[in-house]
Amino acid sequence: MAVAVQRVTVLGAGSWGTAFAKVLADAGRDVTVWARRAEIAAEIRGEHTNAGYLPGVDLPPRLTATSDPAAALDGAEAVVLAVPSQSLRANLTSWTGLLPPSAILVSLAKGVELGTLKRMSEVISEISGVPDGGVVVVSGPNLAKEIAHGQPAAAVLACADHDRAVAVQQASSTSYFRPYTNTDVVGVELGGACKNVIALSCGMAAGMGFGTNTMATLITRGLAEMARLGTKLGADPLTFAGLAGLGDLVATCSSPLSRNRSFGERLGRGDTLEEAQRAAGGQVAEGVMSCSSIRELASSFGVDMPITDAMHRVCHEGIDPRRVGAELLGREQKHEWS
Ligand SMILES: NC(=O)C1=CN([C@@H]2O[C@H](COP(=O)(O)OP(=O)(O)OC[C@H]3O[C@@H](n4cnc5c(N)ncnc54)[C@H](O)[C@@H]3O)[C@@H](O)[C@H]2O)C=CC1
Ligand SMILES: O=C(CO)COP(=O)(O)O
Repeated sequence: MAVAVQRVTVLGAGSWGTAFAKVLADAGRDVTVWARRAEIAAEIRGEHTNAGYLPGVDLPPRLTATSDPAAALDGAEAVVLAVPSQSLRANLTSWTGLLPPSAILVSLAKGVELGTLKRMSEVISEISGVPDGGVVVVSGPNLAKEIAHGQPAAAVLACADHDRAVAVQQASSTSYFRPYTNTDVVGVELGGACKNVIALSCGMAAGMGFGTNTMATLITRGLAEMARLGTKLGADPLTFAGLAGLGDLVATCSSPLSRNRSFGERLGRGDTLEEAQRAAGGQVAEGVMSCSSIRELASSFGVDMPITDAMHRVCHEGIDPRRVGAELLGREQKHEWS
């Protein structure tokens, strides 16, 4: 039976960490956010805002914050990891001695680690000792700013241990946020990581002036390549038709709020990687790193991911987006599902 979770700690006070903390507080939970910067913790505590990440959003007064991880984690029944994927290992390693042993660990991060090629829940399991599949993974069409404004959305909570997923489902259900459970951790996590790369490609296409047919083509063929990788790694193909696959692809690939899409748009307009990074103002566009790790993961399993490969070539080999676009269209002709 699922345990009731009342006291939740969210580690990371960026866009999604803060918005998800608001969801939990709106669902009646006692939530403490850990912010890397003391001034952000003070702003959340004192003004009930986090204006740098979520302008115009009032946070519930029951949501509190600190920049001291030990104070944040004291007594937590669930711990939500809300830092960028490539920084998760270093952050979590610094927190390991502080994690309450029975706390349910929840991951918001969407990425595949460079070097190890591990999914985020695998990194968390390795460091925390929680068995593989025991971390609850949150994914779906969840643009932080929309959710922080109380706009309706659904999400998936994936965990091999159904009771843990249900505990987090109960702790995060509100009138505007509807989480579903799922046991396909591999599929849900890969969907979230891969769609960031496809969103980069859609942004790039928009930046080059292309329209809806091009977007729809990239979304659909992006879905095909992420499902190909996922099924090879043991995911349920149906997951990719759900919120963590198609749902998140549609949201991220079509919204101007997506940082990955916006990043790609700048590259498509001719910005360099450094210029696009400066414009992102320190916020993460996970696809820029994940295109390389996912490409390597796919290649090690003999899976073809041409759009992901193209994004790696633009971001890390300096190839012109127009050239990779032409190359994608000029690939060997084949059956849609081969
Ligand atoms: N923003 C969104 O709409 C959504 C984001 N996500 C995922 O959630 C994860 C967290 O994303 P956001 O909260 O949006 O990120 P963000 O860039 O807005 O905030 C990141 C937070 O982590 C902290 N941090 C700790 N160590 C860091 C480091 N080494 N480098 C950079 N920041 C560090 C930052 O201070 C900040 O509080 C990402 O994996 C992202 O893909 C998932 C769904 C929605
Ligand atoms: O994951 C997201 C929406 O589900 C957020 O996408 P971005 O990181 O591109 O803003």
